[in-house]
Amino acid sequence: MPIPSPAPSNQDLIRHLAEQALSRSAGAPLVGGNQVELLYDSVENFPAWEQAIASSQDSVFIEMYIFANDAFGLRMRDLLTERALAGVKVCVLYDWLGSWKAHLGSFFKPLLAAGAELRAYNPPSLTSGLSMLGRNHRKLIVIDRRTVFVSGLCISSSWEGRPERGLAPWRDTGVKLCGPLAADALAAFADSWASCGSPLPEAWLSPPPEPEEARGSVAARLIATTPATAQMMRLDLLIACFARRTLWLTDAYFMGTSMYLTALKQAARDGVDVRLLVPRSSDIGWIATVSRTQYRPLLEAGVRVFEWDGPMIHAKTAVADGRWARIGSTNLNLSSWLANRELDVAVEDQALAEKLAQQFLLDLDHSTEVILAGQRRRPTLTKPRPKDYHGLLLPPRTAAISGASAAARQAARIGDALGVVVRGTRTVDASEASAFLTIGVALLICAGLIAFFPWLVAGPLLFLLLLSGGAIVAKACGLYWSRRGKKQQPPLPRQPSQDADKDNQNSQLDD
Ligand SMILES: O=P(O)(O)OC[C@H](O)CO
Repeated sequence: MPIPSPAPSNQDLIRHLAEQALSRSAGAPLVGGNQVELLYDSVENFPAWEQAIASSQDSVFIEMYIFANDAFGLRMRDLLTERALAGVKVCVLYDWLGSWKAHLGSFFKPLLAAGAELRAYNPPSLTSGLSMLGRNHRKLIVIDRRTVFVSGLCISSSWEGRPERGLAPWRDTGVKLCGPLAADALAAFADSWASCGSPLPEAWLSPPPEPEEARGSVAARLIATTPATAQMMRLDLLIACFARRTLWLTDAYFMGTSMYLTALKQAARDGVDVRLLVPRSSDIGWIATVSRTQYRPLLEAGVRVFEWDGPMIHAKTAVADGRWARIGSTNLNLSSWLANRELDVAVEDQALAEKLAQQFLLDLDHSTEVILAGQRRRPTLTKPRPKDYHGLLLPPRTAAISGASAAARQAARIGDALGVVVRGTRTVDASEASAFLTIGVALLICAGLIAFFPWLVAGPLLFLLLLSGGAIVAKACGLYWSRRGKKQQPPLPRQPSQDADKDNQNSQLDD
């Protein structure tokens, strides 16, 4: 279906509605006047972080999924210790699960001894129930309340590769930003910090007056999601609807929901050049396998899928129409969209988006395209033909490529296979026999395990139910207790400013 162009008289209204939809979906306003610089890989991000921390005079606030006990982790810890000793306020919020090795060892002791404040996000507890699945997945560093780093990189040497073994560094993307958006970053950090203890004192909550040289011209939003707000999912879906020419996605752990897959497929069917770049050999192997089960329907709809040739691509970026770009921590999966605290910068700036688009094209030169092979329409891997990627328009469909591949064997979706067998959702090609056999045998093995070792399933389920039930009962008891306490206190005189909404809420809760 060709995309119609709006009449000139309607363009202002449409622009206004688009801006409204973007702001409401993201839950974040567009803020102009920023400086935003793209930083690639550990080779650009890590020295920029270290340099900024080394020159900090006022404060260093860090919110980080992984703070690893390794060479780079030690370098950062020692640098932070040195700044804390020099009187800089250092606050580090790390995720308990992501940083458990550092947390359980004596890694942070020198930093604490130097006067820094440290908090672990969501450590395991008997009352956490299923909320323990929600992690603080942000990668945020705020220096002197005015220079901000947002990225997909954590504090870990994993991103530096293993030169001694010839392993290249991980591919990843971050930004350094200065300007009015620093206030939003500070607020995002303060919110996470307060979720784990007492809030930051008021004096630290606003940036100092901005020097003239910190102002720029980039309009951007800082999208700081918390569990269940789904703002980034809403925005990702909206961008898939808004893209008119190109939508180029890079993702480390792609496991799109059917809603998102449908959005990508619809965009591709509308003639949008949709490309997805994911790792071939992921550090979390099973996620790459699940990603592959989603290729086939995407490919059939015209989405182009590429696998990174290097050890790992960990970036989480999107660029649409060479005008809109997002960089940050959100992976295209349910864990990021619904369960975690995530942080992304969505930029509405042609120059910056074009730079990110150019980088995407360079990345494709180090990737292999997965295509459907001819009549058999079986996903196979093929090296990209570089010329294909340097225009914005979709090249014509490539001819059949023969030969089996690892990706091909794993490309039938489990859900799809069940749909085919149980509901007859689509016709099946003979080339899919081996994939169907693998899925069927795996399910039969699971059935056998459950039949002969039921505790394998019942044990973890029982544990989760006990945790969740216990947490909910504890919460209910707490509520009853506080209600009893309130009833025993004499009522306070009413303030005229108390609004009706609040009264309604209270009476509903009391019921
Ligand atoms: O969860 P991510 O996207 O920060 O990735 C972290 C990886 O698990 C590092 O091994």
